[in-house]
Amino acid sequence: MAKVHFEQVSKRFGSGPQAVQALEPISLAIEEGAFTCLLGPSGCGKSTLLNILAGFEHPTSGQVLMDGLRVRGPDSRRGVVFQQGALFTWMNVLDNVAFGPLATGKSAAEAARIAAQYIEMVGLSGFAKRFPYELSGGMQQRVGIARALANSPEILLMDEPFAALDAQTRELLQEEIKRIWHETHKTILWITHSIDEALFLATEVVVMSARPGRIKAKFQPRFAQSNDPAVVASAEFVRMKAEIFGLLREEALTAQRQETER
Ligand SMILES: Nc1ncnc2c1ncn2[C@@H]1O[C@H](COP(=O)(O)OP(=O)(O)OP(=O)(O)O)[C@@H](O)[C@H]1O
Repeated sequence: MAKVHFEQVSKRFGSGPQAVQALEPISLAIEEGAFTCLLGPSGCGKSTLLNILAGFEHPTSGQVLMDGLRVRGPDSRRGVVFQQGALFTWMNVLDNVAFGPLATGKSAAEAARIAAQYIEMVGLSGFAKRFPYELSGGMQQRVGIARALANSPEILLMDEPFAALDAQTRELLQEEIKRIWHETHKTILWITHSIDEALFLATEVVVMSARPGRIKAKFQPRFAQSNDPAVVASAEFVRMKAEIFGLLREEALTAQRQETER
């Protein structure tokens, strides 16, 4: 059985003439351990879909099942990493990461042990006592990932986690997240605007249409198991990239028309 089932999930924001139909009924199954990337033009409903699985938003119709049970609100089995680390600025790295385990009743010593483990996993062992303002954007995102992992979620939900980073940092962190995925076998739902990022990381790439979001195409790239950054130069990668680029361009043009007609 799939880990997650979106069953005919639609979302409308507001009512009357101002209402926005963000998602048409969408059905999507996410297998346990899959790395699923959502790609689509701006405003097509990617974050809405992720927020519905997180439990932050409720669908207008349909339902989301996790392990066969309906998602009714946020819970610790789903960890969310935001675009900006969303760290507690007044806490050092260790305390940020230990916060979740402490909140769920672990002792201070156990929470610190768990935090240290995940801080090491994201490569920040020497920075446990630093405060967020002392860290680069890339390091803050690593802390955000460690903080999410420290709650032992079964699924990681990541909404453009690397969007604010420079290109080199982003590429290094893509390799890191792939290594962490290989180590932890977590199920990951990831939003990105980068076709390269999606193809490099994902076991399944879901391309969405312009608003109201629908699933336009799905791809199963074979690069997620590889640790070699050079896969991006392979003929298969380049071919898939061109195909997805064509699909996204059509949808981006539609989205642009919607913007100007508003
Ligand atoms: N709380 C809300 N109230 C009203 N409209 C909303 C709300 N949240 C999202 N929307 C609208 O729903 C549509 C989908 O938004 P969403 O943020 O899910 O898109 P997205 O694909 O994640 O966009 P982007 O790639 O720009 O982040 C947009 O038109 C947005 O303006």
